[in-house]
Amino acid sequence: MSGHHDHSHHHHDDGLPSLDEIRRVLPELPGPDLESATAALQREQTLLKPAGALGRLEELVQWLATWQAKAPPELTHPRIVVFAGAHGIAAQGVSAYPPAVTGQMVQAFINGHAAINQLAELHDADLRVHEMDLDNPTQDFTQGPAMNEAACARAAAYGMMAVEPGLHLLCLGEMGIGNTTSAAALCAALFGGPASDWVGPGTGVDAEGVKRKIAVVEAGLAANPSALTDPFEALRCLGGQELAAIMGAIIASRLARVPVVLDGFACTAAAAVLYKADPKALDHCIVAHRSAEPGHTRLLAAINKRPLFDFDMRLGEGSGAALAIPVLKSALACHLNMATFAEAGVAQKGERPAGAMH
Ligand SMILES: Cc1cc2ncn([C@H]3O[C@H](COP(=O)(O)O)[C@@H](O)[C@H]3O)c2cc1C
Ligand SMILES: O=C(O)c1cccnc1
Repeated sequence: MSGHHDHSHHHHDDGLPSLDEIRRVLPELPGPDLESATAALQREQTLLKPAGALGRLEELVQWLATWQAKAPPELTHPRIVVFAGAHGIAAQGVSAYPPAVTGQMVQAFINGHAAINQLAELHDADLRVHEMDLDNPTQDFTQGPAMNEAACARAAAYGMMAVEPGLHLLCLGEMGIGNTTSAAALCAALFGGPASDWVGPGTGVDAEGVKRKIAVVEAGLAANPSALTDPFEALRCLGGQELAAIMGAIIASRLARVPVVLDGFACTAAAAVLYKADPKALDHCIVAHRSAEPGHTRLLAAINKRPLFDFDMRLGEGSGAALAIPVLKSALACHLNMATFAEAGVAQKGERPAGAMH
């Protein structure tokens, strides 16, 4: 699974939704399919195990059924999408790695060399890498908005196009040197608190680097006062193309009935834009893991999500999200293939032992 790859050509296209149109679609997003949820729950309750004994695996099957609107749910067509974007602030020395690594990693994804390639192949997921105009990074947000309205809307629309009905699951990831600084600024704008609450080492900057990142986030907030007025404005001013694309992909997934798995700090920060606009907008999303990036814990609390696991990973590129695939497949295999108590001829809870005295 070496990664399909294409370029987003940034010509103007009037058919693309504007940020205002994205704002307006949120209240109209489809809700949970309770009929499928109930059907999956009813089967779960007949299966050969003490009630609730598969814990969160049971919850995950309910979640798949609810948001696929299908009982039983399916998981033979999972997709992993990695969006890559270039950040103006990467020139400020906020990453342990040079900005050129973003494009070099896109090439590595195409060549099958990255961690996400191994996970996609192992778990039979369709991996797609979408490079977003790396020759034209966003503006340095310490000087003003990272993107204009059209560029941000275009990136969001591009993300929406990465999703199609019939997918059973979408795992989201990102690549963009400097994007933990962008994500931290986005979180500070969305949820408040000092920059130091949201900034961490990212790819591994030292204490001086963390200080530099904090100063960049503070300067970004000062240079973009409108970012505090509206979540989409925060995304436009402080985000990046890959983060806007993730947001778009999450909306399109809801419309296409595709459950979504979010990856680490940067990916969750992009999703948090939608949460801030409408707390129900992420109900079809789970967060795979708790990233080692310290701001992720605070961010998960802010959007009220409990990750599936905590493996001290801090990679991005969808690697944490991809690890949720075998967990979800395990949950579904039990749900689909276990016998019921009746089929297995096993006595139910509280059933009187055969031949017991009255
Ligand atoms: C080789 C390599 C592979 C990666 N895969 C994901 N990231 C991760 O690191 C970047 C964010 O960290 P920062 O804000 O410190 O630049 C993103 O591109 C993210 O996906 C990588 C980074 C590197 C160096
Ligand atoms: O959690 C993440 O998404 C993350 C952490 C460090 C570097 N890049 C991404």
